Amino acid sequence: MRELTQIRQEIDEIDDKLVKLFSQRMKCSAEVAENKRGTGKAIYDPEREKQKIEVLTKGEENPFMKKATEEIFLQLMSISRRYQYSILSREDHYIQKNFVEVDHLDINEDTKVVYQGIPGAYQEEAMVKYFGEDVKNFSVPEFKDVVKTLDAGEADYGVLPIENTSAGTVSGIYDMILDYDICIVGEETVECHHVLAGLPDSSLDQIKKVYSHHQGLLQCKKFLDQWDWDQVKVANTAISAKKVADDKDPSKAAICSKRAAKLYGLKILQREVNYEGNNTTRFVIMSKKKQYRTDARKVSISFSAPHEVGSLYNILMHFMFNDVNMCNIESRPLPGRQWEYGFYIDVIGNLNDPAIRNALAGIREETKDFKILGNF
Ligand SMILES: O=C(O)C(=O)C[C@]1(C(=O)O)C=C[C@@H](O)C=C1
Repeated sequence: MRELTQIRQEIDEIDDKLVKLFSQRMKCSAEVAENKRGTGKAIYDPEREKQKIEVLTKGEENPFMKKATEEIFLQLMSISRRYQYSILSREDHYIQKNFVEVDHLDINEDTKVVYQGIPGAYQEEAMVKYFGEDVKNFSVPEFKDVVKTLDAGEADYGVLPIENTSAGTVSGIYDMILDYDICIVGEETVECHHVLAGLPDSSLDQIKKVYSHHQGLLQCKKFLDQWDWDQVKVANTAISAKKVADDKDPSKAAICSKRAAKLYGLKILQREVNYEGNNTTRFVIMSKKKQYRTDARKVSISFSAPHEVGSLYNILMHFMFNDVNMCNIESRPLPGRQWEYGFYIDVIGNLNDPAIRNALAGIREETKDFKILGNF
């Protein structure tokens, strides 16, 4: 048996050759990029990669080595692609064509904002926090109406809840944003301290039915589990407060904000009924104008990935390779494509940053249905 130092010496010599060959291969890759610049051919050529793997692994009988060779060459070609994106993305005008960079959003005395619900809704609170008390605004009954209103050009900005610290993603919002040509231009958070509110002459022991938005009921599950009350979902927490006030039935209560309880003349039967102390909802500010602020710090994208081994891993490598930090990932079932998923990802960065542009250029080419949802 050879001594360890002797074996390591041979490994060192092999590695030395590998590094030189790798560098030579990457120079060829750069040349391919120049060639593709001329011909307009896509950087990613899955057919060529498949053929290469077949040829390189054909003579290998050992299953471990066969798989390992496949893995190493897939990695090599993935690095080669990213190198080509870094060369060509400088000339990629996709972001300039689709988005306008602005110092600040256009918000003035004529700006009109739409939110879902009725006065007293957390969406209204988010709107006031973002745009100020005096902004012109109106409300619509459903979340979908916010998106439709923006698309029709009837408002400049719209406010939608996107996720909550205790109940997670607000379902369906991402899908709605995708269906329309609008983008996220800002975000706001509101601490949701829910109360249980009833008529002024009601008390906890009289309650039989409780109304709230689906998220409100979820966020107060631990409290509600202690009682045998019927739980009824309505479109909005403020609508639940209004309903209890309108119905004038002391056996009914609403889970809503303190602000909504006060607005509709209800008595607070119990404070802080949400189970997480700092229960916070994140709202997105939507606009039809495709714009991003120079100081925006979060980019949101969506895409669908092919149903293949390692496809999501390969896509996420674009972030790692460009030193881009990912801060959120969501997956949603693709309509009509059973067990296939679309992904929504937030990363830290700005669309004017070369690292972000590089990463997005690669992901755009290697995924389906790619969309930049916004930079905010
Ligand atoms: O042959 C090409 O078209 C290349 O861009 C080179 C290369 C490789 O590194 O082998 C890289 C990316 C393609 O997906 C296929 C192959």
